[in-house]
Amino acid sequence: MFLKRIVEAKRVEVEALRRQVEANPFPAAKDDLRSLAKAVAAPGLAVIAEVKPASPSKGVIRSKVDPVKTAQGYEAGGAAAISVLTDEPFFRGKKESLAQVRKTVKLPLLRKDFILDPLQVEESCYLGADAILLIAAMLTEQELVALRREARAYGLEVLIEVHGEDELERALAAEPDVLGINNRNLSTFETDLAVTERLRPLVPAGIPVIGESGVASLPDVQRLQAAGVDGVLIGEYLMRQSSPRAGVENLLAEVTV
Ligand SMILES: O=P(O)(O)OC[C@@H](O)[C@@H](O)c1c[nH]c2ccccc12
Repeated sequence: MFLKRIVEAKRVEVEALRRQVEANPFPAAKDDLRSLAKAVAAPGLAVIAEVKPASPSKGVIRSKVDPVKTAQGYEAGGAAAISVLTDEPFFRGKKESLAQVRKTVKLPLLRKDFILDPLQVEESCYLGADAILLIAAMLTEQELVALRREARAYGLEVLIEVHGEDELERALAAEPDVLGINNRNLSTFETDLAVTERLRPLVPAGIPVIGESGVASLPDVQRLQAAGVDGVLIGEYLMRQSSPRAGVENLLAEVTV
């Protein structure tokens, strides 16, 4: 199964990182957090625009991606936050992309990767993330709680992503800053916006909620908005637009406040 393969690869990656950090510890942490939760909860629909060069299901989405220019375009177009894929083997992302985007973009930054070890949380802080993704499908409740606690220690917010009722229960136990409902099934790659419609009513009030994945058109955004989400996380659709800025602008022009 795909997620299992990724998790195995990540464990190897983390061990290499551990050796590297033993020799060269991370420098002191930053202290100016920009809140993803606040950006999502603000009035209007929040668009979290993702820098996503490739994916296991679609292959290369856009070649020769300039992450900084892409993120700057998203920001100029009115995105509420930026998500940067940092996984290299499966999504052709780069850790340095996050650090580079951090230097030029003022919006809250989400590190999109497969986080399963506290060391990756520390690394995310050092790379300049404001928030990290935790995927309920690959973590136990204990792991979610432990990674969430680690994030708090580094001043990072957590977005916990769920795809079903049982995962939602685990996610809520870990008190996410933002709850993400992933419309994509990570074993079959199938996307279905009905997942957001089904799970949204089960999330207690007070937690900002976003719908993730599978948004391929303006009507899709409107459908998720009608389901009651505070924001949407969009990757592929925006990466396929010739102008990242116009891509976000056009979506926002169509949504009602
Ligand atoms: O490209 P899309 O269908 O708009 O999806 C964006 C985002 O939701 C997706 O990249 C994603 C959601 N959860 C993830 C976990 C890991 C990697 C990637 C993801």
